[in-house]
Amino acid sequence: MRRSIATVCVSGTLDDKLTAAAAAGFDGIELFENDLVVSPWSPAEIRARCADLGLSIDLYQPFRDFEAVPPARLEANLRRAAHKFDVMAALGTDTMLVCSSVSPDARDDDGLAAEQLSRLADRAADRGIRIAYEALAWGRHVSTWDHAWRIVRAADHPALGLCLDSFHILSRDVSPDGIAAVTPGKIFFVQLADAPHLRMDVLQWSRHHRLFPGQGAFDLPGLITTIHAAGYDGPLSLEVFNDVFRQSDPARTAVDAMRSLIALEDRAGLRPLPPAPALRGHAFTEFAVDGGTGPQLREALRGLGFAHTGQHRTKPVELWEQSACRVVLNSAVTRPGAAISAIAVSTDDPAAALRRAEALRAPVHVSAHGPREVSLASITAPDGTDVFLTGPSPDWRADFLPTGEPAAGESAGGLIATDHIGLTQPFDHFDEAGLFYHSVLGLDRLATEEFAAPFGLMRSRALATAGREVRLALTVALLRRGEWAPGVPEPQHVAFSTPDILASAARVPRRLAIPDNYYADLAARFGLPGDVVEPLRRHGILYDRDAHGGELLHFYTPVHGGRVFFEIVERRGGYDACGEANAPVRMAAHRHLRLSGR
Ligand SMILES: O=C(O)c1ccc(O)c(O)c1
Ligand SMILES: [Mg+2]
Repeated sequence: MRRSIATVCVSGTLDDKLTAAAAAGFDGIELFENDLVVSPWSPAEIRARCADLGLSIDLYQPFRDFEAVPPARLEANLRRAAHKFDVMAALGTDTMLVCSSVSPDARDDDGLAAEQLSRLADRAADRGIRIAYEALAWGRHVSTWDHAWRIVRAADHPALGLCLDSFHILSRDVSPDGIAAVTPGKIFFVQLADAPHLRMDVLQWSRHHRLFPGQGAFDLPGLITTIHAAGYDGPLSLEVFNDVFRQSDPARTAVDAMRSLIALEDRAGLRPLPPAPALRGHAFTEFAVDGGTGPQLREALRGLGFAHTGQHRTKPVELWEQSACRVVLNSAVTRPGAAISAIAVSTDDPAAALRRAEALRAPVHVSAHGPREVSLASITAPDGTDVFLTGPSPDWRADFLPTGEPAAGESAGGLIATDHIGLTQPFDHFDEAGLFYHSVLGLDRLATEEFAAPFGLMRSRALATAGREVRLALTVALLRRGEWAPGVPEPQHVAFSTPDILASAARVPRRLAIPDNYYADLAARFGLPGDVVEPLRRHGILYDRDAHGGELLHFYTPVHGGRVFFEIVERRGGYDACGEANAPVRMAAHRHLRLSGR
């Protein structure tokens, strides 16, 4: 199936949009009238530019408020359409989208709508053009796909068919199942958009909050399968109205769009990808450090019980270990302050994982390495983090010469493994990042939480493997960061697991202090007795309990090197989240610490 994208999906002038669509590998576009109207190019020049770029113009849209008008108005509407047919002839495109009328003049009369659309289709057919009729979810009288289909079927004109738009279909309560029974050949065009579940006016929802497939909550693979069953083999075209995408780099947005479509085709069984890698666990987390932040992180790691076990053969890179917890400090990567520069996950077949990443248009790099060194490939995530894939052999640790310092073995209060990694996301790329980790690494999306933090509302989305060997927690501000917020980025973090949080807290000297108010509230909220709360308070341990009785006990370190902190967690009884409920407490405590200059 051909892959198309509506010009409305991306930012910029028409030239920016076409260049981005072509570079991302789309076969065609839907040309929005606005983009044509503001373009200095004539329709013939647009046609030539698209041809140069290898793009077809698959649809011209939208033509509004046509059908079911009082008969006296019909001629004017047909004249209006004739102008568009001229433009379409010059563009070399043969399908025009007519969306259901929103005009107060439209009558609630299916017979009249069918008759007038049939007249329009007559005129279109004379010019070799087809009319694709789309039910807008907020259409005045026609707002569901099945209503549009009844009208198209009644009109029974070869040049009149349906445009199915997943947003208008799945935002309504009408089942899409009947689409499978639409007469073959009568679906002229298919537009795809995802969206989060929101309870709001459907027009606002559609015009501001659409997302690329896989970024929202709609069952698009199911819908595609149904549409496929009706024999549709035309383009799958993304039509996403989104406030953020409208102002982001179009080249990047177009790649995100392409990735979403490739992942959707895979999930719908149309074009299978190499399977998602089975991830075995976190192999290591790499921090970029410099002369100022390196010593701070070393001291912090020592305080947590890590040992500096290895030194890279050729690079200024240190390996720090404790049981299966591994941290790499890299002085060769330059980033402002300390920051997580890479995460590494282990898998049995890194090469297969990279093939999937490449198929999903993810940037894959094979890092420069010395003659006796292990070649590790990485994929750059939308947030700039490099994701390394390590295999069972050769072991990447062979690149490190032992320092002679023994790795701390298991002992009371010792840390066991990496539990999760918290990656703060740039505002413009949150949904892109979610889709990236979901599709490229095959992580499942867990719950999305929102919480009120000191400097604004935050959203957090956890992703994890089915067996929870790898977990990521992505967070972002709900609105672009306010001017009043501190001029430092939200810190990122690594959480390590312990089987005994009290013993771990007793061993870790620098823990984040948590206010007494928190513990008074905790006791009340969860009905915890004093002898349970008191040790938590004494050690600065936070607590959360889920609906199934699973519990999380966790504490934090201060922020180190301006940009990172650590968290120690003990999960009990199958607690599956990442303690998001306590994030505001943590953020306020970090703020107090910063203000007090410690
Ligand atoms: O928001 C709109 O008006 C609009 C226009 C054309 C479409 O195809 C659509 O889905 C929505
Ligand atoms: Mg549409």
